[in-house]
Amino acid sequence: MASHFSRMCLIGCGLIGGSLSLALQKAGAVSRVIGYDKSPEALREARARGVIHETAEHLEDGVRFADLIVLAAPSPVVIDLLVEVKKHIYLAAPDVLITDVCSTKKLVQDRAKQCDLHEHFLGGHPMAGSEKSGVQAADALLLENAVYVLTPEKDQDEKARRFAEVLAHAGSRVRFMDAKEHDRVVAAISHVPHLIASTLVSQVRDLANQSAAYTELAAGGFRDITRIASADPALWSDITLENQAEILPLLDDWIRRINTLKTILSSREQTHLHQFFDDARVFRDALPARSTGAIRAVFAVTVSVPDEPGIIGRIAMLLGEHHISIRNIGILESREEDLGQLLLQFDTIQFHDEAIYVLQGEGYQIIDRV
Ligand SMILES: NC(=O)C1=CN([C@@H]2O[C@H](COP(=O)(O)OP(=O)(O)OC[C@H]3O[C@@H](n4cnc5c(N)ncnc54)[C@H](O)[C@@H]3O)[C@@H](O)[C@H]2O)C=CC1
Ligand SMILES: O=C(O)C(=O)Cc1ccc(O)cc1
Repeated sequence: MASHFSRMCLIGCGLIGGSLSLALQKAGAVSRVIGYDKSPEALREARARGVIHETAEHLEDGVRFADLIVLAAPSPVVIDLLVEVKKHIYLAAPDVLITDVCSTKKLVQDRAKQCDLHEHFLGGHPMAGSEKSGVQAADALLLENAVYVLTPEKDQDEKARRFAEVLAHAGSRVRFMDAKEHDRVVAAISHVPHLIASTLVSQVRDLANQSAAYTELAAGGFRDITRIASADPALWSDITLENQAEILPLLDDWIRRINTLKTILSSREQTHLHQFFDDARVFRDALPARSTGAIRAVFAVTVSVPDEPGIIGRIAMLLGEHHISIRNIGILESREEDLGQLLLQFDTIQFHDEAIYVLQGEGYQIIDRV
């Protein structure tokens, strides 16, 4: 059994903090969770959903006796709260581990050092989430099989190893990285794509002022590529401002690439254009979809189903009849009015492949498989 925490203080009971709490509880890695949040509504909902067991009116009530403190608020808030945590840290367990989930790492990590919390602090970032926010969207499933980056410094190996073990036990795929390198990489794979998704939406929004056809015709592809533009604007302003130094050179590179594309297209260079699409396709198709390391993989299938009561039970029964064992089953956000999406997870590739065969045989459409 991995390490166990007896008292976790969750600061910021929203989507990510809530999902981490549920995942750690499900894995039996924490016994009791005390929530602290500026929003009484979030605290009420967090309690109702089992994300926390009790609420702390003041930060020190949460920190008292905690052996794990998770900072899961927006990063400017986390940066301010670290000073407060430091004030009360003497109340916590002597070997308390403090970690965060912020989308950028260097600033928070430096702040922890400035606050003299380095001995306890370990930077973290689950590479999972959604365009939703708030504890009502929290789900233990979110972190299962997701990459979880930890950014330990040289003397933090033991702390990192211990927390990594807990996260792996909860189903995450842990990667260790330098904080600065992390910020450089997420600028390219998360922050710039977010800016571009919102730019695509703003272009179509302006065109839609001229004709309703733009919104009427906006179909799957446009929705897929712009899904993340529905995320919380406050959160994304914080993230992009904080990581501005890594984002700006990538935007310059993006402008160069778009200009090259413009030249290729305007001069009708078909071979070049074909090569451009093909290079992108080959790289995207090779992106890792499955964990191959020591950590247990989860094999997932997303299936389109009628949005009606009892559908989860019917699918579970259908697969049960074929002796296919499901690890997890959950509803994803509906994209169409009368259709929903079910996410099914299996422990083995055999169950995964058999489930696809059975579901397709019954006429269900498979939307995604990893
Ligand atoms: N949304 C996503 O997909 C991901 C977000 N993150 C990071 O996780 C952190 C939290 O993001 P989400 O869970 O999405 O946001 P959220 O909005 O769902 O949750 C944030 C929570 O922090 C609380 N909060 C705000 N100010 C506070 C304060 N002064 N004191 C106490 N609580 C306060 C809010 O009331 C809210 O309950 C952010 O740092 C974000 O960058 C990391 C990975 C994915
Ligand atoms: O919605 C999605 O697909 C995301 O990419 C969510 C996300 C948002 C912020 C992060 O720091 C990490 C992941």
